[in-house]
Amino acid sequence: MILEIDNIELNFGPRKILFGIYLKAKEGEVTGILGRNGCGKTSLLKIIFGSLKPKYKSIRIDGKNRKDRLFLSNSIAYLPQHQLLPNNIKIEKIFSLFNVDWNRFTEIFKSFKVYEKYKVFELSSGEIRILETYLILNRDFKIILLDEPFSFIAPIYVDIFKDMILSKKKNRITIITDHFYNDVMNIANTLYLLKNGHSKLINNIDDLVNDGYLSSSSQQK
Ligand SMILES: Nc1ncnc2c1ncn2[C@@H]1O[C@H](COP(=O)(O)OP(=O)(O)OP(=O)(O)O)[C@@H](O)[C@H]1O
Repeated sequence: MILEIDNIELNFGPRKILFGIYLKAKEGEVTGILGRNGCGKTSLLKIIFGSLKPKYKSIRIDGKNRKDRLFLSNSIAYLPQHQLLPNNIKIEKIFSLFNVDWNRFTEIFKSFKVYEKYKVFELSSGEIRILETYLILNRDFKIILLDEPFSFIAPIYVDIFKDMILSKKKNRITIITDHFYNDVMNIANTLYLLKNGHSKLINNIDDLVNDGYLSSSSQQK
């Protein structure tokens, strides 16, 4: 399966946010999107998901134009930047609603065992983020959109999720954006930079410096 998106025009009032996008994401691969704050990464994911309607867009799956909102097709999952889970629901209930195995989860995230009967609001924001990311990655969707999965969690969990994304990428399209660019670059087969409303294919870290996403000092670290 191949997802392509182009011909987007997204404006908020007089502000032109996206107008020169071409993105191609393939099944079995991880597609990364980088860009400065406010360049339109979240907006682009929402347009793909179908929850944000731009003035124009063209989304194709295997060359076929998709005018419907993809989330209605039940084949796409989106981890938003902000909290996905409602606060007043029990953790055990969420796992049963998502049809995801609690025991397998706690084999990996052992410290969560005590939370089975807790409600979401009783966890820290980072712990909620871990739950949400795990739930999205462990359901059977053909397209997975991840908006900043690494930004609020400890490095050890970032590594666990990077491994999980790679181990599950075979039969799905995975699109990820995060400001932890090294982690995104580690796992991405294809990388785009969003800048001035346009997307640009990135080949190496030098491109990110030349395009003003990284300073030359961060390149040397
Ligand atoms: N609902 C909205 N109404 C008006 N402007 C908006 C709206 N949503 C986003 N914007 C503007 O669109 C621009 C792109 O926002 P978006 O959230 O897509 O950026 P981003 O690249 O994901 O940023 P960040 O890395 O900071 O999360 C921002 O400048 C923002 O102010």
